Amino acid sequence: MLDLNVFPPNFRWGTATAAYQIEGAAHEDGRGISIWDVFSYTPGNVKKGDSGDVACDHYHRYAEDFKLMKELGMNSYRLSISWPRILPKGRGEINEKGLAFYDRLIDELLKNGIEPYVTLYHWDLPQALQQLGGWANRDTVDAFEEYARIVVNRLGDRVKNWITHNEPWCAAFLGHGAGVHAPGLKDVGVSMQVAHHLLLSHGKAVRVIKEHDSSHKVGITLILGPSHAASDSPEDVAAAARHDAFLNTIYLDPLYGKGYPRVLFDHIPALAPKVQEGDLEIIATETDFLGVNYYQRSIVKHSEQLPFNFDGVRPPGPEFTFFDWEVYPKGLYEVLTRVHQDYAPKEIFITENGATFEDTLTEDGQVHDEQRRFYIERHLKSVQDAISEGVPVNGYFAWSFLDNFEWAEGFEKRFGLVYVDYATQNRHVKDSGKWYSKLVKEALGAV
Ligand SMILES: CO[C@H](O)c1c[n+]2c([nH]1)[C@H](O)[C@@H](O)[C@H](O)[C@H]2CO
Repeated sequence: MLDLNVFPPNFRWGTATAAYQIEGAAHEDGRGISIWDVFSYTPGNVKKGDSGDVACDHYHRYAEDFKLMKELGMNSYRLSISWPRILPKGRGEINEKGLAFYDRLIDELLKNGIEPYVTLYHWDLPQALQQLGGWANRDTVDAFEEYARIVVNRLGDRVKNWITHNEPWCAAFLGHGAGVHAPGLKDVGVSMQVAHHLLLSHGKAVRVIKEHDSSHKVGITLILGPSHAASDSPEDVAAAARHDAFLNTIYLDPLYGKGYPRVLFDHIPALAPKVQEGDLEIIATETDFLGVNYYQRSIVKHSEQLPFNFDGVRPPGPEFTFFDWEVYPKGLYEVLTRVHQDYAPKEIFITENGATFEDTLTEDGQVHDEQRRFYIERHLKSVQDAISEGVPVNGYFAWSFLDNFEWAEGFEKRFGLVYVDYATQNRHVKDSGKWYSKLVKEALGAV
């Protein structure tokens, strides 16, 4: 099925994680409180009352984790920085112990010959900023710029690849529209303003990074997926176009200099964000790559449901993950070819792709997760097909290296190539991880 010769020689093969999901040590060495600590501690928000207090204890176990990562043959790793570890109050006083932790983390990665790809924001806003309005307050854009400058100045001699934001759609809509993520707000209009401020802060951070060293590569990671009309009726086709704007082009269009999609904001003019003079130019600051997270497609029909007048239709499957997400590898090919055709990023990295299935640890410490292996194999085939058609995909980061804190689902949903026994913190490489390792070593010619 896979022809590894299709993948470019310097292809980045790795995995991805995020600070709040794996680090633990939530109250150690001066770390401040994040909105996800507050959200997790609020009863009812997270399954079984789980939180990132301990998670995978990566804060203390990173050396063994990176040793394992090296043994598995990966040449890259996508991680995120915890803003509240660096600036416990979001701005102002810097926590030296937080910076020192990431010094140690990056040094350990490089010692193992693994290239770091660093996400500045993966949803863990300092609570002190939330108390001032959070991302709905335009001042947070300036706070993010200050935070980015501190991190880049400290780590920029060793980190050369930066991702400003992870999935602004999730941070904006799940966190401020649907209320199912931190900070748990339910106001679509606010979520649209938050989306704008996240994009604006992205543009400002790009300029900070390029001012530090113009040779550094910087991009943003978006969750992207095809929006398929449930039928060819004009109503359903129009609904799918609005959904495509709601999920995809509300970010892609302004990032690539096209402004906000009218197909969405002509439908909901009252919910359009307030945009100041010069904002769109900052948002469209040139980047070096686009990070694509892909998990599934959407099937959309017209609905009387406001404000968007669209609703989801259960996909036909027949395969679904433990999250009840349809397994639809072709959607990754569709996303990649569409992005290449409509926006032409210089490079694309698959910054997340993976699946959760009900994993069982056997008596002898094995996890036979053929479903996850088959999921990854088919999605890599979609990447291969896109590359064959000239799409400049230069890396794939499986989500995730370790089982970890899966946001509102807590620890129930496992995405790792490596199983974490949370009772002992022992790591067990799953069959999918062993397969991925063999593939990566073959691709990198190390076998
Ligand atoms: C709806 O968002 C995407 O489907 C998505 C899926 N995922 C993500 N975004 C996040 O970037 C990760 O932190 C999650 O752990 C991961 C798995 O759920």
